Amino acid sequence: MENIIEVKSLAKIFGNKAALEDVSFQVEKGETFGFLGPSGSGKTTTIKILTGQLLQTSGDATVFNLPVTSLNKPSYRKRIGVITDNSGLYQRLSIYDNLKLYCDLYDVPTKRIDEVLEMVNLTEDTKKVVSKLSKGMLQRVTLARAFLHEPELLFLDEPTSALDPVNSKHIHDGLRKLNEKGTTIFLTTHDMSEAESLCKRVAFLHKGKIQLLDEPKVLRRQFSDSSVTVELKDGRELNLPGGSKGANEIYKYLSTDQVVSIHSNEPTLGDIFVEVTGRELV
Ligand SMILES: Nc1ncnc2c1ncn2[C@@H]1O[C@H](COP(=O)(O)OP(=O)(O)OP(=O)(O)O)[C@@H](O)[C@H]1O
Repeated sequence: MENIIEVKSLAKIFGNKAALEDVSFQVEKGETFGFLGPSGSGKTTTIKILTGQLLQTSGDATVFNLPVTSLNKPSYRKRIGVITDNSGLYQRLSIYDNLKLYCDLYDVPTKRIDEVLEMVNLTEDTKKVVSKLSKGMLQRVTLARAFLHEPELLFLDEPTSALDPVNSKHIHDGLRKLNEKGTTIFLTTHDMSEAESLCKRVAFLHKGKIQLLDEPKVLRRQFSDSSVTVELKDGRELNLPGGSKGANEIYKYLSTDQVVSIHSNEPTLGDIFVEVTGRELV
């Protein structure tokens, strides 16, 4: 599998404080990669280095097999989309006119505007002026702008942090569509269910290093104690061990038609993060 991003022993020191100490990972072409960590763990710093907005103190980082320092050429800019904040929109222009400007800049046909506005649930608001938009709407316009030219690689820093569940779902559906069409997505988020539902693999960043990196389902299995919870018709909930001991007991309740539901007790990504780092994801 081809790697689109390769990061080796990346470090970034601000003054005398290390934001990143020794970070190494690869992102494969076509995957949605979740970069998770608590506030201040260095997620935005990593995106800024990978998009040529900040220089690392040491270590290597390549995107499209090129050192990140050479990504400023316009031909590479078109291959990448970046959302780190809501800046870059013209406050006095409407949503539509803002997107039209980007269409001109990226040589994208204007009919694409309708498609991206649908993806972010803004088809009714095209004439609204950007300065009058709510925080959530602004976030959606910024995302629409990043989707516009269907970049090969999209960096998203907490793309749904200001959104309600309905609009988050629109964004998630839009990201899945982009990913299916071939866009590789590098996503930071505090939202573990977002990471579980979108990401092929996730990395946990803490104390300047990657503490874990794998597919969510592999991590859940790795940290599972294999126990199951059995809910019975009389209202009891039994926590039973995995393996043959638990299976015999489950069979006993199943054969006497007492079972309402059986759930495996796999931890969530949030549980795993707390276990590994001792920190809540806030
Ligand atoms: N320009 C800067 N100058 C000095 N310190 C900085 C600078 N940018 C980031 N930092 C520090 O580097 C560390 C990592 O910051 P960063 O913004 O990358 O974290 P983050 O994981 O994105 O956090 P959040 O989830 O809150 O956005 C923090 O301690 C932050 O204060």
